[in-house]
This record gives sequence, C-alpha cells and structure tokens, in this order.
Amino acid sequence: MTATETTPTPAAGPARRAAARAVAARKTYGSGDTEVRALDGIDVEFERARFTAIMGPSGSGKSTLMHCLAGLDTLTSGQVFIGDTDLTTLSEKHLTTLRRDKVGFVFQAFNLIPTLSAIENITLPMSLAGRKPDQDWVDDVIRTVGLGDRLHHRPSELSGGQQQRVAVSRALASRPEIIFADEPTGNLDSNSGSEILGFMRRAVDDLEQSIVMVTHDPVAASWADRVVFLVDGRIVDEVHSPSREQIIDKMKDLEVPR
Ligand SMILES: Nc1ncnc2c1ncn2[C@@H]1O[C@H](COP(=O)(O)OP(=O)(O)OP(=O)(O)O)[C@@H](O)[C@H]1O
Repeated sequence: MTATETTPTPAAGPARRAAARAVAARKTYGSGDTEVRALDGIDVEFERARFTAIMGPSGSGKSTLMHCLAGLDTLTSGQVFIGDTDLTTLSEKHLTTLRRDKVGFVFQAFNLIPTLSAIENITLPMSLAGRKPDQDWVDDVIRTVGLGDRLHHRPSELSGGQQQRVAVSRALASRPEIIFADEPTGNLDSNSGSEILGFMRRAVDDLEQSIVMVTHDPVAASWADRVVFLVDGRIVDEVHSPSREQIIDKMKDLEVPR
C-alpha cells in the first residue's frame, strides 16, 4: 500500500450521530416546599440505529425525560435535540411538525383505530399528513412486521401482540429519526411481549431505526443494546448488551434505601 492508499479513519460524527440527546436537562414541577425536580441535570445521547432502554424506580423521571425528548413537554432549563434540531428553540407549530415528521411513538395501549384494517392503521398518519409514503420503505416495514394476510384484518381480529406490531409499524412507516416507546409490552403476556421486542430489535438491526424504550421489565430491557438507569431525575448508571440478571442486579442496587 502506498502512502496515498491509507485506509481512511472512520468518520466519528455523522455516521453515528445521536438520534436524540439532552444537555443539562432540568425539569421542575411546583415551587418552594412542593418543588419536585423531575429531571435534575441530565446529559445523555441516544445513538442512531441503537435500541436503548430507560429504567429506574417509580418517580425517577423516566416519562418526563422521554416526553421532553419527544417534544411533548418542555424543560425548565437545558436543551433537547432530535438529530441536529434543538427543540427548545422551536415554536409550538414547528414542534408539532417535528413530532409528526421526525418522531414515532408507541404506547402501552395500542391506540389503533378500530374501524380500519391493520395496513390502513399503518399508513393513515402519513396520508393525514399529506405525505406520500416511501413505498420501498413501507414494503420493508411490512415484510419485517410479518403479519401476512392479517394486514387486512381489523384490530379486534388480531391478538394483543399483533396489534402492538401494527402500532410499531405505524411508528416506523414515516421513517422517523427516532421512536419513543413507553412500556410497549406492559399490556402483553410474555410470549406476545417477546414477539414485539423481537420486532423492535429487527427494526433496529435490519432497518437501522433508533428506538428509546421506557420499561420496568428487566426481560424487555435485556433486548436493548444499552440500558440507562435513572434515580431522582439523574442518570446514575448504564450497561451495554446486558443480560436479564445484570439488569435485575442493577435495579436491586437502585432500590436500596439511600
Ligand atoms: N405534572 C406533574 N406535576 C407535578 N409533579 C409531576 C408531574 N409529572 C411528574 N411529576 C413528578 O415528577 C417526578 C418524575 O415523574 P415521572 O412520571 O417522570 O417518573 P417515572 O420514572 O416515569 O415514574 P413511573 O415509573 O411511576 O411512571 C415524580 O416525582 C412525579 O411525581
């Protein structure tokens, strides 16, 4: 190899640019004696094409962090970014557009429209937004969801796990910058839960989507590439490619009275 043929150093930035991040994020509710610091100075990055779980005791700030990152709630101070966009500088109108175009949501309740078929539920948000779906992408999502002819069935004709797969596909259809999932397996039995977590895993591995999931369940969190632990509005620990046992041990440490 000559001097001019050296292997280029992999670009540190854009290839693994954060899908979302928080910088010195604080959120307080109330004031004086009743003040609650829901987020107490959080700095965190969520990488692209990674599956991250957020865990922590009840009241530790998980939902607040996710809602602020997703532009559903505002910080008291600090910044949150989706890609390169600083949400704290956006007007309500621009925030609404950003949520629609760049963010996908999955909730514990599937929130499907009962009168529409699975495939109509998946494509509806894009039609409502007047966006032409990227058909190749939607085809990939549909192949990955693996619902076959049940795509033309209504939610009431699908199992809970299948309904949540439709909800995840709906979040994926617009190819968002990031998907936030709030206890997505909370309403499912363990088999259906594994089915949905496997589907989310494939969305990350095969379709390079970025997913952040809040969960109380160590089994669900063990599907993630990384688990971030919150206590009292602060990030206190994180683990990478964790086993269920490692997560349970960490959670036990966090539950010990301080
Ligand atoms: N609208 C609100 N007004 C006042 N306090 C709030 C409000 N929302 C959240 N809090 C408080 O902020 C803290 C963090 O709440 P948050 O819901 O983010 O925690 P969490 O970790 O998601 O809890 P859980 O696991 O129980 O859902 C808690 O002390 C909570 O009581």
